[in-house]
Amino acid sequence: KDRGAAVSMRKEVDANGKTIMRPVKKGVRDFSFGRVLGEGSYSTVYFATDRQTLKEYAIKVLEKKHIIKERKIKYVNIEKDTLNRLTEHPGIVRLYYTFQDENSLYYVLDLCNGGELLGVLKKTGTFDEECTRFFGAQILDAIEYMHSRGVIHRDLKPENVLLDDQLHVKITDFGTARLLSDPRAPQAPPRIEDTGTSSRSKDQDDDSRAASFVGTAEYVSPELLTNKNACKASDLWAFGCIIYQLLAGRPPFKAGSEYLTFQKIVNLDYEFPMGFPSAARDLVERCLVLDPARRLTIEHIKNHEFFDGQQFGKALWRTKAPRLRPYA
Ligand SMILES: C[C@@H](Nc1nc2c(c3cc(-c4cn[nH]c4)ccc13)C(=O)N=C/C2=C\CC1CC1)C(C)(C)C
Repeated sequence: KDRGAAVSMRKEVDANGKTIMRPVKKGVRDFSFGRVLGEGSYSTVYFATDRQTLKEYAIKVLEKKHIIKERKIKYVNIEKDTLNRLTEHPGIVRLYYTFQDENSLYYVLDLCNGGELLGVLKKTGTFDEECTRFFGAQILDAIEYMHSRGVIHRDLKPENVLLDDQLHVKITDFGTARLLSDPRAPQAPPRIEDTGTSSRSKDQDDDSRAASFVGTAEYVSPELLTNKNACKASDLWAFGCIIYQLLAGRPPFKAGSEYLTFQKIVNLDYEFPMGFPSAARDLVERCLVLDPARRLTIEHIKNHEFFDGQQFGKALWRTKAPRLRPYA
């Protein structure tokens, strides 16, 4: 069922003169398209206004011909299924409805006026601890919600963390997510040392992309590089990389080529810049652990000293963003 189906109702009079409400599916004509907000590999995201309600949205447009030629139909379906599964969390970009015309697919989504977190970070270079805590707590809250709905993002990075006009986080880009068939199944993380014997669970077989997909080099977890499949803890590896990057101004693993970056990751070859705050350092060190089974869990991270005094849950999403300041 396309959750994006009939959204607005139109009053009409039927054959016997009775007034009825007929569901009306919105289409391209109902929106006036503005500037391009972002370009993905298979999509373009536009600013758009609903002509009727004047509400502003982001509309992601995917060209059918291109998706078919590039054999990305599965990604498109995964993204739509994921967005339809992640419906009510302030930290996740919301999909309102979808429609299509002969050439393209259209997703009507939350507009994130603040753009990408990476862009904001580049302006100040680094964030101080208060800002890092503010953004980190929201990203963690959103990851907790995703995992509770059986979704592993697999490509978390500052480019995919968008901001709304209150500088609140909106996680996006779910085309590479992994949907666990049973969201509640406690997912046993694969142990690095016995990769040879790791049993291929049902999910892995379903998720034929498990063997092929690898995220963005700097944020890829070691288990994805060694035994090919991501688990929920893989998103917490990326979380550790993001916390490091917000305070240091660069990701922990970055080398001249993807291959050299991968080498650094599997060898846990990174160091902290001088003056990196100690609580944050301890948190990052406990997230950037090669064995996913030994990485901090979300609960542990929320209770970590770095987040002392930080509220999570509803209260978190009502707090005002701190002034953006660089780390001294
Ligand atoms: C990461 C993504 N970039 C973006 N994706 C989305 C934006 C977005 C907005 C700005 C922006 C706004 N103001 N200034 C810049 C810059 C980049 C954006 C938005 O507002 N709403 C939903 C989006 C995506 C939803 C998608 C999950 C379905 C790529 C590069 C892939 C196009």
